[in-house]
Amino acid sequence: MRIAILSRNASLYSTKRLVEAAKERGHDVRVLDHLKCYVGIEAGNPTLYYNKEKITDYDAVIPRIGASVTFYGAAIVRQFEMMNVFSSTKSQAITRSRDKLRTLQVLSEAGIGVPKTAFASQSKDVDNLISHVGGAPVIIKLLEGTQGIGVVLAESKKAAKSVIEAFYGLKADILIQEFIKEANGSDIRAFVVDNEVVGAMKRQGKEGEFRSNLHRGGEGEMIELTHEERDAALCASKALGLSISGVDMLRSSRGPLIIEVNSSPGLQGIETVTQIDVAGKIIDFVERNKKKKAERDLIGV
Ligand SMILES: Nc1ncnc2c1ncn2[C@@H]1O[C@H](COP(=O)(O)OP(=O)(O)OP(=O)(O)O)[C@@H](O)[C@H]1O
Ligand SMILES: [Mg+2]
Ligand SMILES: [Mg+2]
Repeated sequence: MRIAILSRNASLYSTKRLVEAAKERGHDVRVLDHLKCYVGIEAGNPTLYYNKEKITDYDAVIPRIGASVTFYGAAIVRQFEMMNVFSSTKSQAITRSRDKLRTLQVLSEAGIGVPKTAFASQSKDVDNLISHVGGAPVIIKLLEGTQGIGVVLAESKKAAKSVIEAFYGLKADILIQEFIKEANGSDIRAFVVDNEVVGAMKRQGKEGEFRSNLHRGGEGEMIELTHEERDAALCASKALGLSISGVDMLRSSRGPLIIEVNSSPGLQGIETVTQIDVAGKIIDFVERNKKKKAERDLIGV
């Protein structure tokens, strides 16, 4: 198979591991920086260029789209889809899951547990927003933050009000969310590939830190998920239309609560902690689905 990996940087751990796993399985693989791709649109003839070279004959694309270039990256993935190239992550699912508000809306509609959350644009009624999620302490989150940046814990109502007003002053879109104290500064990352949890880890924030992100100094350990947690991860991934995802959840006194679903989850943390060949599982999934797609194309459905 000819596989394109969309990634800004070929030397990133996740990109390197996907290239390695694809080569091990005998595929012809190339890393394309999506920001160097451009799209040609005319009736019935979608085209894609990489620098000046026309992109043709790829069987599959694996998007690794970072949070800062979601819009552009998703447009490039959409063009591959229009050119009938199998994408391991659908462009629509990338945009849907990148927005934390939209994610929570989709999850709550599907009946999946999420922390109580409020969203309002430049509301003057900050008191009501805070009471809606059960009062202080509350979590305040930027809609498109990543690596724990843009997630704030406000211990008191007074602190919450001033942080919310500061974000509104900067015209930032924010969520106000119930603080899940029982999680004790930890969260769970379940890595889903093709409707199966292929690995899971618990991440614990460093002393005095409520954010468990590895980028914020958190540490991961391998864990077994409960049935309920496994089901929540699989349902969340499905509800968002993702075949490959990193589902983040908190262990609360009322069961697992999902806080976000990542469409380009990093491989370094999960592979190091679990020693599982997640990259290999992704390539195996692409192989299976490319085959299914070819069969469907042949019979015209
Ligand atoms: N409602 C909450 N209650 C308690 N802790 C929370 C809550 N929301 C987030 N956290 C903690 O803060 C961390 C960062 O939050 P979140 O995952 O929403 O942000 P992020 O910046 O998108 O992170 P990522 O890099 O995983 O995309 C979580 O991993 C969790 O440990
Ligand atoms: Mg995130
Ligand atoms: Mg997270």
